[in-house]
Amino acid sequence: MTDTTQYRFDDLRSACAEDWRAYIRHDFVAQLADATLPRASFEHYLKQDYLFLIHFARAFALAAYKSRTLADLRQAHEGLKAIVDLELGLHVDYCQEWGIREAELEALPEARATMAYTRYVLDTGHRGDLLDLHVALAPCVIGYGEIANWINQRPSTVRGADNPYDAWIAMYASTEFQDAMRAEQEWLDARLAEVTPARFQELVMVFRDATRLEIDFWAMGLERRA
Ligand SMILES: Cc1ncc(CN)c(N)n1
Repeated sequence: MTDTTQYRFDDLRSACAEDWRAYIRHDFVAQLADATLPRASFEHYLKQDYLFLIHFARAFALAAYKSRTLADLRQAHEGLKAIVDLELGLHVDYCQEWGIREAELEALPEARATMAYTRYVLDTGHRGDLLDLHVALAPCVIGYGEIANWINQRPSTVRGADNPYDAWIAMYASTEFQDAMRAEQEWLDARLAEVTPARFQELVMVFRDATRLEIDFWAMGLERRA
């Protein structure tokens, strides 16, 4: 008997609905939207996120290395470009506005949550295949786009100059970031349509782990954990 189940990215999200919601609607995100997030928490997050993004760029480079087709190589390249050209560029400029210089960013000690998350994704990519790696990257790429959309539809979100985090929200709501998020989702939809139920369950575990590590990353920022 052949199994005709065709999975999609939405099935991964539904399989981890509770963790996904805890990530997207984390207190860090709600306070950032309401402009009540302590500046010191945001600054701590921002600094660690620089280190995070460097490792995630490496993970997309690993995805390029593991690609067997031009389409897969292009998708990895798009992810790498979105991090290096778009996000990291804006991140460094944004840090400067917050009085954090690039030399300081380069000399930062890594917090444990940063280390745990980034190394988990890289390890998943090394030991698994290209789909494992993209599933481990999905909470990062797709989650932040969804977070920006959630923030933007909340009635209590503080907008413009009254919110010191407005530019951060705008970056993830931007067409460029939303396009990158959609492209990743489409790539995952196409690959997940081909997996067996047993393989899907393995991927759910990877997606859940990565989502939980995103939650820990918010907590690290909020509580300014080293
Ligand atoms: C921890 C984390 N996760 C996701 C993203 C969005 N690329 C980010 N900048 N930082």
